[in-house]
Amino acid sequence: MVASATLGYPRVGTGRAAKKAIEAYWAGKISEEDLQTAAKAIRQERWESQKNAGVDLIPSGEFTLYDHLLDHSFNFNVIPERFTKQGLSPLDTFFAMGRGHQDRAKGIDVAANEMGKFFDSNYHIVKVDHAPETEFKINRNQALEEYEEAKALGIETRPVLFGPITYLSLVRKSRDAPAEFKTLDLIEKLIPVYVEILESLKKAGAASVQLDEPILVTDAGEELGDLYKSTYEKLAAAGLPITLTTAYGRVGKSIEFLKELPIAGLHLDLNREPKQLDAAIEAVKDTKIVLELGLISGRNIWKNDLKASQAIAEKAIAALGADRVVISTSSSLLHTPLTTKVETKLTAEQLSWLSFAQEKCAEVAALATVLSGKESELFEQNTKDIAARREFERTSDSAVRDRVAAITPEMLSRKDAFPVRREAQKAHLKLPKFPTTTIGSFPQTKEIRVARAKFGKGELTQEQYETAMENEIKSVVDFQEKVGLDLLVHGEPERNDMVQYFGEQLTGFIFTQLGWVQSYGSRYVRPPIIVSDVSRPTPMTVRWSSYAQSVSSKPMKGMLTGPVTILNWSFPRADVSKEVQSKQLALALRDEVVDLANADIRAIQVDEPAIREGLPLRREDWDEYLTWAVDSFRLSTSGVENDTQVHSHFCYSDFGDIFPHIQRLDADVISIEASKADLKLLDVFAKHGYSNEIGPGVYDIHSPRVPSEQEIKDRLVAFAKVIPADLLVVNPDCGLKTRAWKETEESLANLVAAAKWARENL
Ligand code: MET
Ligand SMILES: [Zn+2]
Repeated sequence: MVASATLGYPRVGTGRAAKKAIEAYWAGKISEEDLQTAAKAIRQERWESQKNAGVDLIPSGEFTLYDHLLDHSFNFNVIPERFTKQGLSPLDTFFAMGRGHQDRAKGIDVAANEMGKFFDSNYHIVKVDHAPETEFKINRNQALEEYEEAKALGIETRPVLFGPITYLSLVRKSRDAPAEFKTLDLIEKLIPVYVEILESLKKAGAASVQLDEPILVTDAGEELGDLYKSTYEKLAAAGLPITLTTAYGRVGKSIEFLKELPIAGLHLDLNREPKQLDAAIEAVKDTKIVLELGLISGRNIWKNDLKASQAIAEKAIAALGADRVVISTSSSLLHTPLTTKVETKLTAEQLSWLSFAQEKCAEVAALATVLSGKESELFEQNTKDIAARREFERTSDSAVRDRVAAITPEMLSRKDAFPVRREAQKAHLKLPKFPTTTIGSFPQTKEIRVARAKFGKGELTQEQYETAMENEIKSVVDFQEKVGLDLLVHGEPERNDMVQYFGEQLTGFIFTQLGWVQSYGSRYVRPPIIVSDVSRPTPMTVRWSSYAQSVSSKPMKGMLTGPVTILNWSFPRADVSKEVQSKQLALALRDEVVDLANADIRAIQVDEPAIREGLPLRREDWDEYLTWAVDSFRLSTSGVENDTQVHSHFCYSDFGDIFPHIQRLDADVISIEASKADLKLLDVFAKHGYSNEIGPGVYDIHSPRVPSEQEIKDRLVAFAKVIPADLLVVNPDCGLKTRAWKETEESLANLVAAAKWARENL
């Protein structure tokens, strides 16, 4: 018999129950007990829906109230002193580690840990500091708790933890730690904690444990053979069979040491990297290792071609036997929405293409059923649906395809080099030294959301809606003038989301109503789905930017989302390369940039926060990606005259390793997140230099904490040491839409004051 498995499941809960409960707790509207009760109900629902779908190996312990890497640090008692000394409850300490905590009445003001992207996804992990003196002990045995919780409900699960090597590879090295210290040096101290947890699980009756080691799909993973061997020997001594999982890429040469580990199962991502199967079969053939085939994508939302997957699985079965093959998802399903069943606005045809987490569980089970020699209705229907989708894919927009084919090298470059453009822009924009600006969005108040929702439902006329938005834009512009900012923005009130907003106005996209995917903590996004060729029927933002400019004499910055970010934050189609999809988007945006400039908007920001996250995990794959990604940005921004100042914005990632490519974008001004990463970027600037204007974020907008004027001055002083003062721009590290007005006003007033001081003193 062939078994089925899932590696992890969305945390969101039906009706976004998790988000709602967590935020209600933060707002003081429900108690900790209420929150825990809600969380328990969500965990039950998750297990039951996987069980009902027919999944054999159901994960437990990967649910979290914020982030599961943060859970590990907290559970292992790695809690920096700045959190423990605040007198907060354990739960509040945990949340403070994820999102900071400021309570002026109690004199508490503690910044969050650094956040980082999880592999090449838009999910963010919280990276707690580790130093040579870090000690581990079990603060909370979450794996055991949740295993037993499921068991009490009559559901046998497979507990999940990050493997210790991936855990230590993902957490942060403390800034104060000696240069030669590596977080992996802590492995010997960490192993006993893992052994203790595995022993407790075995004692509680668990049949096996899933240890996630996705670090094995990176180049660094290939260097870790000895460490894996010694570590897993010790873990295996706990006596609980271990399934080691990888995801998001290929294990490459590491298969040579993986086959020698004392593990019961090995999981590979065969959706992303189908070619690694042959080598894996060959490697494990003479061992007892069960191969877990990650065939059903945990990253996209397309129905799996079950017939094709069947053929692949049969290869493995022929070599290893049915008992040594498990059908699985390629990664945790946390990157997919919960279910297509709640979507009422998609057509039957569109729905027939799609499969979200619940449906993927059914696919995993159906494939395992068929491979076990039994009938599956779902499998039959799948064959028909896949054939229909292939039919649809043959319909393309030839005008769009022709335009992509006709892209010339000249279309990828501005008229003149930066120094020449700069003079033209200075004459036009007349900005002071240390110009102040923001990244685009301003607080999205309840009124704005209500107005947008009402308009969506037809409860506001076009005119009423436009008036509501204009009023908001006017008040945001007035505020910026009052607080003294130099380069203004319209505030993006009309945007539900920086990608969805554009997708809705382009051809080739479809949208779910409830397809929420976790981005970080309680923040969920609804990625649009690209289903066919992309083009721009009419201007998308000109109307709002023009209005904003009409109510101010200060220059206005237009605001667009870049082609690579739209692509990376959407679910791309699977039948056309990402490069082609990105170029189609770039051409659409190029028209928008030109239209904005023609409407006299002479500063235009094209945000590319997701450019880093799309970077392949293997260095040998970088060039191909970076070439089309950089070209796409340049294609979208190079249609304008010298006097239009092109901005771009980067956040959420460590940009150190691709900084030279950011330079190649040739934006006149970039803003880049630098506040959270402890100014790590300074070293990068110092090393690579940057020839155009740059605004490293002076404070962290992901936390409600208000930065003091002094703090911002200190940052500017630090930046001015590595970047020529006349290239420095002063801005927060990202958009302000998640913030409330109160802290926004205070923070920006401090920012403007610090910039004024810098003009005099730096
Ligand atoms: C995640 S980057 C966000 C950029 C966007 N312009 C904003 O301010 O919201
Ligand atoms: Zn940002």
